[in-house]
Amino acid sequence: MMEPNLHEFSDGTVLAEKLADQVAHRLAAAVEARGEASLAVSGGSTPKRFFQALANRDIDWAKVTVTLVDERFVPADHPRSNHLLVRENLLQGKAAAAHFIPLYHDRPSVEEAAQAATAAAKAISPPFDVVILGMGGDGHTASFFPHGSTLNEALDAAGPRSVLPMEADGAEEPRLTFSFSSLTDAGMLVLHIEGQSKKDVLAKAQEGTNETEMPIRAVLHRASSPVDIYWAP
Ligand SMILES: O=C(O)C(O)[C@@H](O)[C@H](O)[C@H](O)COP(=O)(O)O
Repeated sequence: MMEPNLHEFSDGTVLAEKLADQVAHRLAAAVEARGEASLAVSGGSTPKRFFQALANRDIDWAKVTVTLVDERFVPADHPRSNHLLVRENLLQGKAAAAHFIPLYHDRPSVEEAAQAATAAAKAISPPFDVVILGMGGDGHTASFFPHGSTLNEALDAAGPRSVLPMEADGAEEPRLTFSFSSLTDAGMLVLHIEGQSKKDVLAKAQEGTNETEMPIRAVLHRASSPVDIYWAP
């Protein structure tokens, strides 16, 4: 197991700027090397400042594809939509030129939406250049929730690159999530967390091994790419 690299910052604003620098650098290098780049980001409340910082970095955004690590099964105008968060905070300014691939699809069931999202994601050649994960206080990451309905399948390192449906007590609505195998071989794999309570959750996750209780352990213990943890109080 590779030890994660811990990057600590004095506050969330400094973190957002430094992380935006690193991510922009990676994306620019991928565009230089292959003519395209891919970025998968998380929703929730933590990434907002980072999105705003990244949106104005001067890279060739028209060659960048942005998608979500996970999404709530709600349309893009819903207040809990991660797409809405990304549209309002990241796909702005220079980054408005980026191509966005949503995970939400208007289908009768979350299973059918996940199939449509898996098909749409084939437009992105693997692995992702950059993946930014978050973590909940219950030890979930992406929509790998403790005791989630498809957790074993989602965390299977040998499973396909796909988007899966996920339901769990800790999630308000059904979710759509990229599988573990799609996310954890990224060129740059970041876990972005803020606040002392999340540092405590991280320490607890690092001490134990039960992934059903704390799915973030799968990332910490067996991601094939090194994990860069970005933390600020
Ligand atoms: O859609 C989501 O909710 C996520 O992508 C999720 O995995 C998130 O990263 C964590 O729940 C942390 O959320 P906060 O930043 O709000 O604490």
